[in-house]
Amino acid sequence: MEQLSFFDTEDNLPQDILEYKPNFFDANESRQIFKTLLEQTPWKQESQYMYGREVKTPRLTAWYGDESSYYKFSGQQFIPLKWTDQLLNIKLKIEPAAGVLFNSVLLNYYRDNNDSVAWHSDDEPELGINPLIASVNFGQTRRFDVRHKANHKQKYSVNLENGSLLLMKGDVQHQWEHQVPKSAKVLKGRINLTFRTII
Ligand SMILES: O=C(O)CCC(=O)C(=O)O
Ligand SMILES: [Fe+2]
Repeated sequence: MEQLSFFDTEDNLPQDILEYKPNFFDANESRQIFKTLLEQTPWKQESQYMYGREVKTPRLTAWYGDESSYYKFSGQQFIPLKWTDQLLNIKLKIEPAAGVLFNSVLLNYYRDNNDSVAWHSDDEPELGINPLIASVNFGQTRRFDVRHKANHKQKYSVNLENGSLLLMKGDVQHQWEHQVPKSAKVLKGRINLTFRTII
């Protein structure tokens, strides 16, 4: 794969690992979904242990899914909440575009520009080899960065807009890592949903 500059737009994304679909949900629908998810989700701030120290995750999260789809992340076990009608409807709408069936979804609420997710790959064994993860975005646009693990200069960025769908696939969770960085600019809230298949 050729090396591209830092600020590549979605048109330049390597389609074998990242497919970006803006306006997958229309503006009205997106506004409604954002509001309901914000108000009705039992948001929690989890903690992670880094170098033996407890660090609060810089965002709020919630985990939904089939009863069988429990999940381990950073040494913690997550028991999923029961699907809501709204989340099931979103799942039904994206499954044909993704070409797979999902049994769980992780919700992330980035309250403002100080919330973020650090460089990581979603490479837990329960997701299997080359999982397809569908990422759905509501509210504030945030920048999403992807870099090759072996060569950090090989990097792509895409602005994930309200109502958009990003498919992460191929070896993106094995050879690459991704982040949503903090921003120096004041930003409003954003809710991201990553639909996953736990095997
Ligand atoms: O918020 C995002 O766009 C990415 C979230 C993410 O990478 C994750 O939950 O694993
Ligand atoms: Fe991720």
